[in-house]
Amino acid sequence: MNPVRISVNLEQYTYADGTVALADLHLEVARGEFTGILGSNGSGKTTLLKIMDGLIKGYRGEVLLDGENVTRLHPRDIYRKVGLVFQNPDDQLFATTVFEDTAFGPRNMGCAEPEVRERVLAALASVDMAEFASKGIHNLSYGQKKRVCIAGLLAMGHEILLLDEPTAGLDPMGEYRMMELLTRLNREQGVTIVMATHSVDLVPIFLHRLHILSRGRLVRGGTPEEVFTAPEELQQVKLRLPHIAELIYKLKHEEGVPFSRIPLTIGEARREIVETMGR
Ligand SMILES: Nc1ncnc2c1ncn2[C@@H]1O[C@H](COP(=O)(O)OP(=O)(O)OP(=O)(O)O)[C@@H](O)[C@H]1O
Repeated sequence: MNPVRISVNLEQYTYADGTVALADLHLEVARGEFTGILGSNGSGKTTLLKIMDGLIKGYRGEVLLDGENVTRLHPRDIYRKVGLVFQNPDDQLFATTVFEDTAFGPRNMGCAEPEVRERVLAALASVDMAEFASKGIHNLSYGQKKRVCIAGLLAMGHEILLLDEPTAGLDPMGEYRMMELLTRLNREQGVTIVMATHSVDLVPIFLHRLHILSRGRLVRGGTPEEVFTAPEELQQVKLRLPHIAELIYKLKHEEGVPFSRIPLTIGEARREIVETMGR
């Protein structure tokens, strides 16, 4: 079992206007895990990521990063370990060129210029943006900007990435490519990833674990197979089964087609159909 990297034990977090954003919330993320926080709008995903990143304080409870309380760590030590990618890249990027923006972190850490260059080029290559190094930020597409945001954090050597809706605003192919990129960073570079999302269709293909958040509380957690078992429960929290699972569920329950289980991905559905037809 991998050691726990992030441990969240929150009694409550309330915004200044009295909104209780999170309550009674406990979760752990292991080293090397690719985890999703799934929830409808306003369920508390962004607030939770900001708490994990040490940006929000003043909650009742504790958040541990590699066993250390986030509120007692120096911001510099938090930012060496954890990086948060905002939902809107325009909230994060500020320099004129891709190179300069990606170089900000390593320079801020005190790296000498040859090392800055090495880190920037390696980070841009990891997100397939190496050939855009000298390009102006304002000339990039939305998806490219999202990749540069991730590169900026990789250039600082972050071992944990927190991403707020990384696929929001991307076309279907862009969504898929973004998830492939994150999978690669997770598998090949060992980056621990926590992403907020409301895309139920992408989750079962890529994520190891997910936690469902509703009105600031965790209502379910586990592997995608464990979580996507009860469509009625998902509906109650304004979510649904992945499309393919929904279709198979309807065939099974409304048409009486004898599927032995509810597949979550197209590949699983194909196998299930072939097996069902063979019976
Ligand atoms: N600065 C703030 N002051 C007061 N209330 C806030 C603030 N930021 C968020 N909230 C409220 O806290 C709750 C959780 O918001 P949060 O942004 O964490 O949800 P979310 O799941 O990320 O939503 P979305 O999917 O729409 O981005 C919501 O009710 C929201 O209105």
